Amino acid sequence: MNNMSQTISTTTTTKADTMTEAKISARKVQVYYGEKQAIRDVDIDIRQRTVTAFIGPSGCGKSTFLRTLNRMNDTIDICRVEGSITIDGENIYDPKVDPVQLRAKVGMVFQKPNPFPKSIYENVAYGPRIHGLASKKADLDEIVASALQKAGLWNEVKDRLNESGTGLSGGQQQRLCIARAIAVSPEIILMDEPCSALDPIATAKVEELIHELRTNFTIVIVTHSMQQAARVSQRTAMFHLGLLVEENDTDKMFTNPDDQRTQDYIMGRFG
Ligand SMILES: Nc1ncnc2c1ncn2[C@@H]1O[C@H](COP(=O)(O)OP(=O)(O)OP(=O)(O)O)[C@@H](O)[C@H]1O
Repeated sequence: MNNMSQTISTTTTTKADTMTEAKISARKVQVYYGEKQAIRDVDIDIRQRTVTAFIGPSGCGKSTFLRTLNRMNDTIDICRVEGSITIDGENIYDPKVDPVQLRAKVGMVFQKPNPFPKSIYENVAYGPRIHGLASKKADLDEIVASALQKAGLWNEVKDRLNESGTGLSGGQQQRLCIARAIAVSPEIILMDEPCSALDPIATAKVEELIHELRTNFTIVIVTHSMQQAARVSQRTAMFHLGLLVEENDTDKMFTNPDDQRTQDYIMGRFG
């Protein structure tokens, strides 16, 4: 036992619990904003039905790389992605891939809860409706209820589905955004610092939810909190200056990392 294992307790999940099959494979990924290169030569296999945390100092490229996984970077004019990213073996940058369909399969939850200024029901029903997932109202009702249940919000909102989503507390809004992502039956959920705007109690609820969701979804989470990475993830990837410096089992990462830069970051020597 060294100092790190005393300060950061990891989840009890062991290596054997995680599915080792890769859901997402990235090879030689480079990302540029105009002339500036933000991601360099990233190779990573992200395991299915596993929570993978991206950590690293501010500006190291965590969010940039996360956004390559559902082509959210397409929405930034000056951004250019090179290399290969496959999901279940299919190249997501193939011109035949429709980014809207891709983003239903690879959902995203952002730092700041961003419900639509519509009712709780409509926030969740919107995606299934535009993707044609329900032919009648009863089916849509069921999808909405099921997504809210999976997001751990149903009991809190079932009697006020017609009230505005923006009237919920911050933590409830974030779980509503998670329900919205779940409602279109994604396989992967990307979370970009989903708890950074939440208080500790709301954070604990979202973390508990992440833990439950991994049974059905592949989850990738960017976090500034090493404690959070240790609590919710089974795998951790450490970025530094646009490079992926180490990807490892979370318990190993926080007790005996292979790379000196990971060790320095975890010990608070930079970032
Ligand atoms: N839209 C953008 N236009 C230009 N440069 C950008 C843009 N978004 C990010 N960058 C740059 O790319 C680099 C990586 O940024 P990114 O936000 O991915 O890092 P990060 O590790 O997620 O940082 P943080 O932890 O502070 O959110 C930084 O130098 C940043 O300034």
